[in-house]
Amino acid sequence: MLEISHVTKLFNPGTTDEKTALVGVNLTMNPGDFVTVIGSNGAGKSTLMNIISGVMKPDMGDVLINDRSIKNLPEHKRSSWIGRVFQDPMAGTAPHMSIEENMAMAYKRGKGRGLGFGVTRARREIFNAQLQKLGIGLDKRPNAKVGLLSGGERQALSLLMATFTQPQILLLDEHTAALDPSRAELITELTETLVREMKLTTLMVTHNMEQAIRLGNRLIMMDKGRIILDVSEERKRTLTVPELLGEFERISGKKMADDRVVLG
Ligand SMILES: Nc1ncnc2c1ncn2[C@@H]1O[C@H](COP(=O)(O)OP(=O)(O)OP(=O)(O)O)[C@@H](O)[C@H]1O
Repeated sequence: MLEISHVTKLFNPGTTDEKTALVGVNLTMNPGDFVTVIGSNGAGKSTLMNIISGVMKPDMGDVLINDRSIKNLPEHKRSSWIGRVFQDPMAGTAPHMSIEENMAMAYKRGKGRGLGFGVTRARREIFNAQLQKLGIGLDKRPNAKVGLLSGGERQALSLLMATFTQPQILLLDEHTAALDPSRAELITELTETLVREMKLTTLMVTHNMEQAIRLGNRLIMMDKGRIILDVSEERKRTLTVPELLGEFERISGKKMADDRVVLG
């Protein structure tokens, strides 16, 4: 499904500002895998997401989806295969457009060329059924401008827009971190439901250690551009947050430095 092979990325190479973001990273995800990603500040988590989604190219190595290299495809050409939700509820939706116009945009992205942005009656029904799934009443307000929604509502819509075209890979980049605890929990539950029902292959960066253990079927830990620990589903079932932090210290030789860490 997704294969990241020997990926290395440096920023500002050869200068005094040189930063090593990723070093020879290998990761293979099978269809339906839901992998959570944790790590200290600057570990390379966002860079990994950016390389998968095509925001940037690796200096070395390759990214393959279903055995096909996508390394040289620009971001917009990957967008029908890759859904992404960002930390910032403002990203990923157009504030001046209505809920259903935003859905139409996502729908078009999923279907490729040859479709207009318009909201036809048939599409309106599809969008309405999808919005109902969220269970937060957005289906009753299809013409509401997205810029007027709350952060939680907007993030729920972003999640729906990233998933309802059934992407090959779903990237969740700390997508609950900017929300208050109850809204974050709502989005987490929604994520679990959508990923399970649609069997989406998912990579989720989180600073919430408890969530990283509880969600998904695999957990990877990153530090200094490397994957330093890969935890199986079986091990995850009995793993505790102190044990996970202890593992980080044992392997990296330091305490996890993450200014946004949430223990659970
Ligand atoms: N555009 C950029 N220009 C220069 N350096 C960058 C750039 N993006 C990231 N870096 C550097 O690359 C390294 C990895 O950054 P990245 O944002 O991927 O880490 P992260 O694990 O997502 O961190 P955090 O949890 O703090 O968000 C860091 O040293 C960072 O300063």
